[in-house]
Amino acid sequence: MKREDVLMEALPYIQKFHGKTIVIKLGGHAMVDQNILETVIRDAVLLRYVGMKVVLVHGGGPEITTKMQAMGKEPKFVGGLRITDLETLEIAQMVLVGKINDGIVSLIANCGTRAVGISGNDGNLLIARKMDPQRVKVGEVVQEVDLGQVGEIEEVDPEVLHCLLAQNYIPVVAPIAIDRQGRSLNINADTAAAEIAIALGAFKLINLTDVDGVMNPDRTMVYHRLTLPEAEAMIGEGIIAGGMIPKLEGCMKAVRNGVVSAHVVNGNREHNLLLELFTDEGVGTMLSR
Ligand SMILES: Nc1ncnc2c1ncn2[C@@H]1O[C@H](COP(=O)(O)OP(=O)(O)O)[C@@H](O)[C@H]1O
Ligand SMILES: CC(=O)N[C@@H](CCC(=O)OP(=O)(O)O)C(=O)O
Repeated sequence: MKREDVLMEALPYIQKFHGKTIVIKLGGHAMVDQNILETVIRDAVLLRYVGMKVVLVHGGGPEITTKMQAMGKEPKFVGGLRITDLETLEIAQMVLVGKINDGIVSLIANCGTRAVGISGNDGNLLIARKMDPQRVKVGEVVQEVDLGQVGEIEEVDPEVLHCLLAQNYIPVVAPIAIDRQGRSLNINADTAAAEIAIALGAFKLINLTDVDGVMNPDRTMVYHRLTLPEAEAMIGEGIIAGGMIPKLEGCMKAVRNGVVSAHVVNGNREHNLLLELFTDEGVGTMLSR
């Protein structure tokens, strides 16, 4: 394709997305290579300059795992959610709020744009309550597992995001929430991004991760388009596992609640964010009604 054709293909999308809100979730597995992370941030800044309201929500699961292991703690997950005791919550806060969030804000600054890093605690953005114990099948036996300091989001107050967007800042959100007694809770970043997208009435939710999209069981094929009933069936059939469970469930909830489309895209390939948004065929999985 000629270079001018690339621009012409992008133009209708640029027009369609102008002024629209897009929530981009940066997965921990899409942030392992610093050079690629820098290109993702540059792409996000470009979206802001073509007139989109960009909100970044980030994860950091792999880094929390590394820190836990360094401290002699064994990470455990149930349905893609980390079992979080008080010490793990402290590690998660240090990694997510203290390190990753700050790092992303600095990268954005380096691209000549202003960002503000916050967590769900700020401005009561994410209000949660401790999640009820989850039922897990161990062999033939169903057990109830208490996930500890993991939150279930009850309410989102997007006012702080509206204020930042109105002043042309890019908000960068770490997935920690506050409960009604002022205590912090660990939130899966996919869930946080989906709830924020719903509260903002976002046009799109984009999940950047380390796979090319939602895939078939032997991971040889990407589903480029999924409808809600198809996604529901895939979860029921057990095709979706681990970290993809909260991701796809978040996408489904977002689409059910007014977000026009939710995408799962490989963030480890350069400029995939732009290709997913501005080309006819896209590169990842797009979920819509
Ligand atoms: N059907 C599926 N299609 C694609 N990935 C899947 C599927 N089921 C489970 N996964 C897993 O989900 C992972 C992505 O989720 P996660 O590890 O939480 O990433 P992130 O840190 O980017 O949020 C993939 O690396 C893959 O191993
Ligand atoms: C409750 C829960 O699981 N919280 C996540 C928060 C970080 C996250 O979601 O990071 P990724 O997007 O990289 O997976 C965790 O502790 O790993």
